[in-house]
Amino acid sequence: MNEASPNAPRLRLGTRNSPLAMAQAVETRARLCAAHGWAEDEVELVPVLASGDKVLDRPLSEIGGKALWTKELDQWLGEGRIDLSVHSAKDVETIRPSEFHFPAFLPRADRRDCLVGAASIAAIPQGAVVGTSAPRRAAQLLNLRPDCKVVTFRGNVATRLAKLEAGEADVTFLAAAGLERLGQSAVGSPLGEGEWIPAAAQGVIAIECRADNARTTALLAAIDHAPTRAELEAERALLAELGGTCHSPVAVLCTGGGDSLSMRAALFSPDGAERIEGTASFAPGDHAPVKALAADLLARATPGIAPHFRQGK
Ligand SMILES: NCc1[nH]cc(CCC(=O)O)c1CC(=O)O
Repeated sequence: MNEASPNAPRLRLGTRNSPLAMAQAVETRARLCAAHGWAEDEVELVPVLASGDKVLDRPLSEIGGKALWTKELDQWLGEGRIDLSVHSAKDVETIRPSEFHFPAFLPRADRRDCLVGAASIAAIPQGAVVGTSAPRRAAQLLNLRPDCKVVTFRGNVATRLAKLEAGEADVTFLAAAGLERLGQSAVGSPLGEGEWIPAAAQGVIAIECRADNARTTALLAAIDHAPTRAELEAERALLAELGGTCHSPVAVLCTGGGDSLSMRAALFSPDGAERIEGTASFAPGDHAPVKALAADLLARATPGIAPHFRQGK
């Protein structure tokens, strides 16, 4: 086992092949090589076509959810054809196969959503058509601007910008982190905390390997960013407690990374008419207040919100 030939790379890094995924893979390779003093060719990039990249005309939540981003990579990782997978943490299901784990999260990039086509939520023209297929973005937007009309908008960052350019919508949302990684930070206006709550795990690159692979686990652990892990694990704990799926209109922002974290979460009805919010403060790893926040939100869930989250809790 693991008797690599002298020319074999030390690690085979599996990634989706979209431009954003490839940029994240390149960043991960750079961090691994810097941490271990390796030449670049010690980490081989292995692009794997994901089902989610094949179907572009329907919302992700309709065609099978987040598993469409991970299914093929999971298969390759499980079979030992790659040593690690690199994901946008936001696209990874809340519950993962127990044979895998995440030894590393990279330092969180800009977690904000950017609005493209208007300078702020208030500046969106009356009655504008907004292109998005994220239930969270649609619901939050309609909550603030019930006059807007939402149309489905999928595809990678370049595709969405092209659709906007072609007039299929007046405005759209893109994650600042994605734009930055693609060298397009000039595109769009970042939405601040007072105005807009981003998605759980937004801006975080998650690195996964087999839990039984001690060698890869140790090599990856060297590039883990503890403050990012604290925020991300709390955000994922909230989603797990809420029992949400990718259909669930939920926005959550956890900040503070170091020794004292604050979380703000909002649940919406899909049409944006109903909104409930709550906050929690806690120490890294102490998820009791996060669970209490989830329980409180579930208890307060209105009829338009409740069906999209865990029932009977
Ligand atoms: N759903 C696609 C996706 N997954 C992660 C990002 C952005 C990068 C990140 O959040 O780390 C994007 C693009 C977007 O939402 O605009």
